[in-house]
Amino acid sequence: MSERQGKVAVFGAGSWGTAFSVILADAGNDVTMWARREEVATAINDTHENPEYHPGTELPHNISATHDIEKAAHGAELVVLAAPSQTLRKNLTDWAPFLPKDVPLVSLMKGVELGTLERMSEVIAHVTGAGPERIAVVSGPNLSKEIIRREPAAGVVACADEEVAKTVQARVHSPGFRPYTSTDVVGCEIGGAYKNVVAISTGMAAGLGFGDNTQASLITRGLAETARLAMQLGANPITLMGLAGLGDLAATCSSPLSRNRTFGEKLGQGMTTADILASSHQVAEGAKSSHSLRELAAKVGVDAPLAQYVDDVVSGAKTVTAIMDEMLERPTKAETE
Ligand SMILES: NC(=O)c1ccc[n+]([C@@H]2O[C@H](COP(=O)([O-])OP(=O)(O)OC[C@H]3O[C@@H](n4cnc5c(N)ncnc54)[C@H](O)[C@@H]3O)[C@@H](O)[C@H]2O)c1
Ligand SMILES: O=P(O)(O)OC[C@H](O)CO
Repeated sequence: MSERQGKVAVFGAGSWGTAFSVILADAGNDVTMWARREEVATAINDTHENPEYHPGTELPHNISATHDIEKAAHGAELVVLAAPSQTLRKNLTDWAPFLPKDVPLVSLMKGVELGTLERMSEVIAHVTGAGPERIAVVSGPNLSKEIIRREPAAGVVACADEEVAKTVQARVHSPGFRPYTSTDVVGCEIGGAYKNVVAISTGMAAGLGFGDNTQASLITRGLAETARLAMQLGANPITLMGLAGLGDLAATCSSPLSRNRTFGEKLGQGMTTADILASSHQVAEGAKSSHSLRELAAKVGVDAPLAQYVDDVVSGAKTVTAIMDEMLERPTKAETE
């Protein structure tokens, strides 16, 4: 473990909230996790294990958990948010009155809200009133099951205020996790949300029995689509070549551990969205963000065929085979257009 640091509150005790707490604990922070269900908090305190999300993994003893919002937030020097993107606004409305007013708020979410089409940092700003200098985003190729096994990985800490990004970087730099800083919050958030949609598409191709050429083509065109939207929203294109773009795409689109890729694979094998959702309680963000990203792209005048196709299959409007044919039949154009 690294040199001792102060208290960090992590709101959300699911797959990523728990694995990220291990990074924080290994970096020397005293971590208090807030769990939605009291029995999860009790299990973490009594057994040093999160039996639901990471059974069999012993958590460091400088992690504790509570179901009490006030207790979780009290005295925290850093607040980390790890809820599903589509429930964040409701969750945060409950948490906000108890959060310390002057500490960084760190978003771990990778999604865009349905309806408002807001990125997670925008939702955080609107619900808490925090300015951009207090809101940081952590993103990158970080599959929770590998992170919790302490397999080496890197990520990006993005904040409009570089000094705050550096502060958060120092608190999450553990023996297994190497964080880089960035001031490109938009690029990191769009990269993180879009890679889930692209992973669903590569999963669909795999589910149909197509191999690496098909999947690499989808990943590459998915990256082009991600970059088009992110740049239109003001992102630096170099961010999309980095850990929060290409890095996360490579991990998520190829890993059997990815919930989004697995979701797509099941669609490709003929399962319906309703059946897949009923078979897992864990979040596959791309299922919802395909729709919000499609709408966001339309709103700012960006062509986003992959988000459209994935959304059409997820909603049941089209079949996987139909969209694969449609993708190939689109009018041809220059690669860099
Ligand atoms: N799991 C990963 O490997 C990973 C890595 C990086 C980023 N992320 C991102 O982190 C965010 C959280 O993902 P996760 O993997 O922890 O998800 P998860 O499904 O494993 O856990 C979600 C957590 O949110 C809680 N929650 C609070 N309110 C909820 C509600 N109304 N409905 C459902 N759950 C509710 C759940 O109890 C649970 O603790 C997502 O945006 C995801 O894309 C995940
Ligand atoms: O399991 P997924 O598909 O939600 O992906 C998890 C992480 O975002 C990978 O970086």
